[in-house]
Amino acid sequence: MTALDETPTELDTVTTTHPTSHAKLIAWVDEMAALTTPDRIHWITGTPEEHQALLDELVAAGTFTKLDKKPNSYWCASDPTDVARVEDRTFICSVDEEDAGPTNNWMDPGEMRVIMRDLYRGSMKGRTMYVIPFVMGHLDAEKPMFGVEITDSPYVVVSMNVMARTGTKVLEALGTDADFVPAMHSIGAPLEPGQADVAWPCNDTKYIVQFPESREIQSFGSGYGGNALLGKKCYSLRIASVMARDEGWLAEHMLILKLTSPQGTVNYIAAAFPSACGKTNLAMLEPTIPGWKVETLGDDIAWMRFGKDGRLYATNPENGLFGVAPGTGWDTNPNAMRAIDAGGSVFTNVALTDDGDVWWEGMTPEAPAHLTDWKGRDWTPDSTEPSSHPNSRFCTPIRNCPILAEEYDDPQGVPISAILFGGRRKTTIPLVTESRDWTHGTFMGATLSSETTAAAVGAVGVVRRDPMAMLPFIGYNAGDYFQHWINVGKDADSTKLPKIFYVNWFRRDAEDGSFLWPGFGENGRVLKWVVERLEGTAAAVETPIGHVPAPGSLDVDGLDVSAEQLEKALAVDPEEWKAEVPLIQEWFDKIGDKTPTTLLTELDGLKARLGL
Ligand SMILES: Nc1nc2c(ncn2[C@@H]2O[C@H](COP(=O)(O)OP(=O)(O)OP(=O)(O)O)[C@@H](O)[C@H]2O)c(=O)[nH]1
Ligand SMILES: O=C([O-])CC(=O)C(=O)O
Ligand SMILES: [Mn+2]
Repeated sequence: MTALDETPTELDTVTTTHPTSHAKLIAWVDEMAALTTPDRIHWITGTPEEHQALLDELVAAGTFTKLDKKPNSYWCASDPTDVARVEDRTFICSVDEEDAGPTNNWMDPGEMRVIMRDLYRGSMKGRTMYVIPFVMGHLDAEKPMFGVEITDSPYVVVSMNVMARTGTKVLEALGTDADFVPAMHSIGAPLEPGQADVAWPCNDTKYIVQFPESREIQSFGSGYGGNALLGKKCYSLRIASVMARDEGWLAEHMLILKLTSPQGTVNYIAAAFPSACGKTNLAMLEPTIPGWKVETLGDDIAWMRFGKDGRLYATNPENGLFGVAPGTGWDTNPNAMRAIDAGGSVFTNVALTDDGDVWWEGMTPEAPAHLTDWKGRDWTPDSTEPSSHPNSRFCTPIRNCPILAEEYDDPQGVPISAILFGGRRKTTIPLVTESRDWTHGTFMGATLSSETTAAAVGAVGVVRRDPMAMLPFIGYNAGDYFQHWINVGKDADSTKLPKIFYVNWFRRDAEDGSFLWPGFGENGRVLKWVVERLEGTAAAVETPIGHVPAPGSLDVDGLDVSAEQLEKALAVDPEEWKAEVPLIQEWFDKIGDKTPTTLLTELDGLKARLGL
């Protein structure tokens, strides 16, 4: 049955009664319906009743299992081939190839549109097309950042309802002509009449496409995470980074936290770590040092704009948490555990307990005696594979977070006093380094490196450059992106700019391979040193790579770490850095002519200080 078919169907009735008079939106929805030929169209209103009905449908379809042990929460397993972002299938289709740059896949936008149209043709046959009006950030922001996602996946709808502000209130705010980002998504699994559905329909062919000039998104084939929840990476990072370049702000892969000292001094800190490298954990930190308090504003994305006072203000455009499950436990991240326990969560690709709860590696020190693993098989502690996929996730309303800062509700955001860049490196990168100034901090960010994780399909544990933790998310030429960072600093009052630091919780002992730094709640000690550096009270030593804590300046009171181990965690090893320099050089060579000369000068300075 097609939208243009002669037989009257529910579709015809719905399309003729669009719940909006936004002409551009109506035209786009009609065009997509005619192309994808769904059986039905459902405009998402965002009411709790509608959300519940979708959850019930997902249970009836066998996609969701309702958990007995957590309020209104559900378990779900994806197709084993659709478990993470697909970076090699992600494209920036700028008009000129140079504007996508050397770090993105590119295709001519015209050619890509033909490919996508062919894939979308009839792709929603037998399914419902959902239209989700959403806003990233606050609806009452000065300039609300609207989007509309079209999808044929009810899983995507219930997840978008958690991750963004959705529904009728957004549609009303869109009025008749407000700008929005059209975000088209299809799992690419049409159903023939009488054909039985599977629990996780998807397609082997996958495309995640951004058109930066026209601010459009088209996604096909995957139903998982950042591939399919298009408000997240596609809009709030790839498209928003292009808007930010054009308008003089920053769209970044950063957590935002509020840190209060025992004296009651408040600092807001943003931190960029690559996927599955600790943002959610730091954002919800319970410091081990007495009197220090962390509250959460965001765990994945920060939009930062200058305020009238010249300071850089950050907001979190999201409304939910889409967090890595494995490693999340009562001992590592109790606030995340409390958040997911509060209900309204969807768990994907974790294990099911026999009594109707979820479990994953790292949740409790001891594994249950029996589980159903993420592939639906019996699992015992003797099993050879983990019970949960390493990129299994919980999707939970951010309001469940017990330490959500009240400023989360402020569309103005919070003034950032420090930015941390961090990666997952076994060697070379010390626990914490302070940059000399914004340009040097930009150099640290631009040359950030990290071992790849399960958050993206591909090899895990390979060291790669991941500039500002944005490698898969910069919507334009990385060289221009570095220049944009430098310009942001140049145009600002330097006394009001955040100070930039580089951290590494993941350095290992060369001898036994163990983590040198205990991490998690103990990372509060590093935050304390950062704040004391802002205040000018902590001592630091100058090294070729920046300032590191002077002996005794990092609070290690009560910390169960030997002096020798701490020294190794903080060490700046000239030999390791001499080995790093050619890798940085190679990276800038890859970026090519667009590498800002200021960053090349920074590299020359580093070389000189290392005696190279
Ligand atoms: N050793 C160690 N592991 C950590 C630390 N912080 C986080 N992790 C682990 O790193 C993994 C990913 O952490 P998250 O906080 O979920 O990562 P994220 O940066 O929010 O990831 P995305 O949602 O993919 O962007 C989890 O398995 C954590 O347990 C730390 O301080 N030390
Ligand atoms: O996008 C996703 O699927 C999850 C995420 O936060 C990331 O990979 O950084
Ligand atoms: Mn992320």
